[in-house]
Amino acid sequence: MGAVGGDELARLEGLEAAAEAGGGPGGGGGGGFGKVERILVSVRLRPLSEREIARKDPCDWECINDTTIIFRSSVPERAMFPTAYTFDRVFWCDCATRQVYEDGAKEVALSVVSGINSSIFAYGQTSSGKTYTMSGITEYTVADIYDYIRRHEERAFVLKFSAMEIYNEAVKDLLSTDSTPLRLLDDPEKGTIVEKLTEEVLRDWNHLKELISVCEAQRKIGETSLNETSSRSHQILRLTIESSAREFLGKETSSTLVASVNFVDLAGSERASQALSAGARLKEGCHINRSLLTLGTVIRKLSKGRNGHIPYRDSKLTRILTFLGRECKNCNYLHNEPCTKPYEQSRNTLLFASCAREVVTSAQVNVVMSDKALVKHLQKELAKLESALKYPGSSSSIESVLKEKDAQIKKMEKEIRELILQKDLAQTRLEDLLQAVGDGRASTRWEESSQTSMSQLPYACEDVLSASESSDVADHGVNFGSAELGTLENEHYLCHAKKQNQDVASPRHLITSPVIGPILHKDRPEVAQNPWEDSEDICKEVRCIEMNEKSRNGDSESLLTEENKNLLHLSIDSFRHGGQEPKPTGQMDFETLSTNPLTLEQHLQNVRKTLNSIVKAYPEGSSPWSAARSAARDISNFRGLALYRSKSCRETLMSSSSWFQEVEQNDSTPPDRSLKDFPGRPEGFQRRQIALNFDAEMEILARDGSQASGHIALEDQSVKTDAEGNIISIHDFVAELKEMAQVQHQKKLAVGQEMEQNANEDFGVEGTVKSVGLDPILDPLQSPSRWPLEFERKQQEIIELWHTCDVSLVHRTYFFLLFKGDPTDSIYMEVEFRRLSFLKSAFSREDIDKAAGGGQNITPSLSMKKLRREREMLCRQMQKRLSAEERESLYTKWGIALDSKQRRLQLARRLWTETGNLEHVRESASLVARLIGLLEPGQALKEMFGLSFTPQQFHRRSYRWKRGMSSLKMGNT
Ligand SMILES: Nc1ncnc2c1ncn2[C@@H]1O[C@H](COP(=O)(O)OP(=O)(O)OP(=O)(O)O)[C@@H](O)[C@H]1O
Repeated sequence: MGAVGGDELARLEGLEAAAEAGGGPGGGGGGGFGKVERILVSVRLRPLSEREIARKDPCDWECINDTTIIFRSSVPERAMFPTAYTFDRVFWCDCATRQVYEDGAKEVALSVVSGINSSIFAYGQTSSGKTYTMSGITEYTVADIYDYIRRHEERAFVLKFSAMEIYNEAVKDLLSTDSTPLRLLDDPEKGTIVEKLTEEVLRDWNHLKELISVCEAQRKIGETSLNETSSRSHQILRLTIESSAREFLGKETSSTLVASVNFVDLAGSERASQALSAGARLKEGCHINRSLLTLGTVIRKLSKGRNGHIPYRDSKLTRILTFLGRECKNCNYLHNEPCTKPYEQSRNTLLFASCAREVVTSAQVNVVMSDKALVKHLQKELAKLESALKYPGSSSSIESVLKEKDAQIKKMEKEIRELILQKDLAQTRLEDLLQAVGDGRASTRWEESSQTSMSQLPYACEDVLSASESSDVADHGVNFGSAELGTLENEHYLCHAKKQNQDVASPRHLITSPVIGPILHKDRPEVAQNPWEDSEDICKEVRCIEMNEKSRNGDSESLLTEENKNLLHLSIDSFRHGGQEPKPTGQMDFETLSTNPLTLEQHLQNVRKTLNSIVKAYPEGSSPWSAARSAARDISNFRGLALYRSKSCRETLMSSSSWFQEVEQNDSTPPDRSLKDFPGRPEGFQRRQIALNFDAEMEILARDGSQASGHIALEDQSVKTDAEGNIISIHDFVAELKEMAQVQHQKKLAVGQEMEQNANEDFGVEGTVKSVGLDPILDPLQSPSRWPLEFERKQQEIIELWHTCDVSLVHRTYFFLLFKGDPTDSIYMEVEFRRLSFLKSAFSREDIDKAAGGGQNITPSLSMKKLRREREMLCRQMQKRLSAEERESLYTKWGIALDSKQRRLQLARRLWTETGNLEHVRESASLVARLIGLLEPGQALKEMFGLSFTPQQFHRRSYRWKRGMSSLKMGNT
């Protein structure tokens, strides 16, 4: 048996943990701390007494094994009684008390030295051998305890002994000659205590023997018909052991193990009538039976669980034995007579035993600590409880809740990104259309293009086209692009706009917009200067929230509390109405807004408040909410909006390095199995040319080389290109990339090639990327320090791919001049890189045309042909745009002999050829830009490039826009 020593508190705690893991501190201790266990129940049959032998009483009980006892009745009418009873242990008549102790009581009794309370009690009818057995067990236990003490000198032990009897419901001290009944008191810590009970500190074993003898002498004994020396009381001998590690004795951190073992010898459980009692014996019997009846009730209730009231207080016996079934180990010895005479009593005893077996106890170590140690311990306990209060439920349930919330947040974040994207695309297209209207030439084109462009706007309506036909409205930059407000609302606004446009003399007075229009006020140049910058940003912030609110998903709906929704609507509505009385639906008096400089700020505050309340609804550090928080921050930075244009939306888009993958995943990529059966491009499916169709422009230029102004032709075509839907949505683009990957994969499967990708990822995003040999580009917002290097690397790869794939020089020029390393360029670079990688991969296969379903635009021969024609076009442009001196200077610079033939063509053929020389690339781009009329290429919009990932600016500086505006102004004047 291991000792308890060392740093007392720590060691005890370790002891406790070890015990919880399955073992007590000592061999004798067994069990565990706080471990749930049943009462150990054993039955012992005493041998027939001489008198019984003389009477030739039959022995009807028989032990058939160590755990089962059966009744073999010689009386036929008793044959129907249950015959077999099973217990933890059954000891037959010839079994020595030593063995009874070793097998059934030792473990329980010695747990006291480990600080665990225990009790051993004997139950049975009179003369069944209870006193005989308990005397022996007490003696063996004490002997073992002293042996333990002797072997553990590192601990200091103090043994105390007390004894009492309960006779006629009075508690008597057996170590005192005073027969005054003792009172029972309730102690909040110790439970029921017997007042003034003598407790002797034992000097040694002999001292204990003496005291036990005193007790025997004091105990009430009387003669009954069944037992000459019948015990007429319940006797409880209590041995208390305190132990402390010697090395900590006297120290503040010392602690002491304190536990008691109770040896309970109950009075006989027979009925008075059976004992032929009368007079004093009958009265004793009544009390005895009352106590035992209560004990039986307590045992029975405990055996059914601890629900409800347990009548411990109904008798002195059960009050004192409250440890029964609680935090202690218990061993119940039941004694039976071997003969049939008291069969009912035997049967009752065994039934009692059966109940007792069902009682569950939970033994715990009792530690008494010094004040300081106690404080320390209590502080620990307090911290534990506080933590339990803070996080109710098990840790696993918290984890599952967190996982669920994370999934919910990710889902909503994905939807937000999608909606933001849709909104930006829709807005871009509407602005393009409005610009075209501004040219005064696009009305017919719009009709042509409406089916393409508007079909991509989720909430657009036909009225947009009609309304936008008004050049007045277009001149003042009306923004119809609020896709989020929904079709009905848009229709209403736009229909209203259409009517208003016919009436409004001055477009400044009333601007119709679903959310907000630009504030264009001639009297306020600072507002008119950049009207869209601010208002649009605010709109976008509002829209981002609206998109959350309008999410189709129920989870997203839950994102906004009712309060937030109201606040949000308040923000939007008040914004619409300029903080004034609500205007008729769909109308917005922007003069009110523009003349009230606080209005915008006021509305902005509302929006910010809304966003913050949404963000607060989720725990700090929930990364998925970075977008929302970012939006809130951006609103806070409203005053700096000259530099931050709809940053919230853009950040949400750009900061997601896995954006492409997620979009692709959302596009429900067909599973591998279905793809194997993929028959090819669906009938009627038209392969759309990948976004950047500058070849078409060059064809026009080449064909229209005699036009007075080549760049005008280019710009006209650019309008046409937009109108024809060359600016495709990112979804379409991704879908197309994916489809191309599928075709590739299908072909690979056909030739039996093994795909290297994981089976689970087949045709997923990863598979698509791998199949075209792509690496996802670094997210500059995640790794800003690495972005410049990454940009240069990616730019170089793209330049080489352009060369490999014979991509249009104009395209290259546009791209090269537009994307110079801004972090937001990453997505354009990524898209371009993927597109080119696919092209390169496709070009490497001869049967690309067949595989692509006849996609003529991506064949190598066609690309080369177009590139050749483009060079010829540039050659002609040199004649028109450059003076003879400029041309000669260029020939010299580019190493072309001045006396050679076709010098312009030579120059055109040298453009964009040295892919590894960035200076050459830069000069090529500059020259091509000049030749095609890109007057301010550095200011050109990325949207012109064809991939509208970012919202359009209102004040375009593209040549086309300027020209359109100037023509309108001319028209107006
Ligand atoms: N296992 C045994 N071996 C030999 N004798 C025994 C055994 N058990 C009991 N006896 C004897 O049987 C008699 C009755 O035993 P005991 O007094 O212990 O019974 P009891 O159950 O305590 O009775 P009561 O409830 O009336 O006090 C005693 O004389 C005792 O010596």
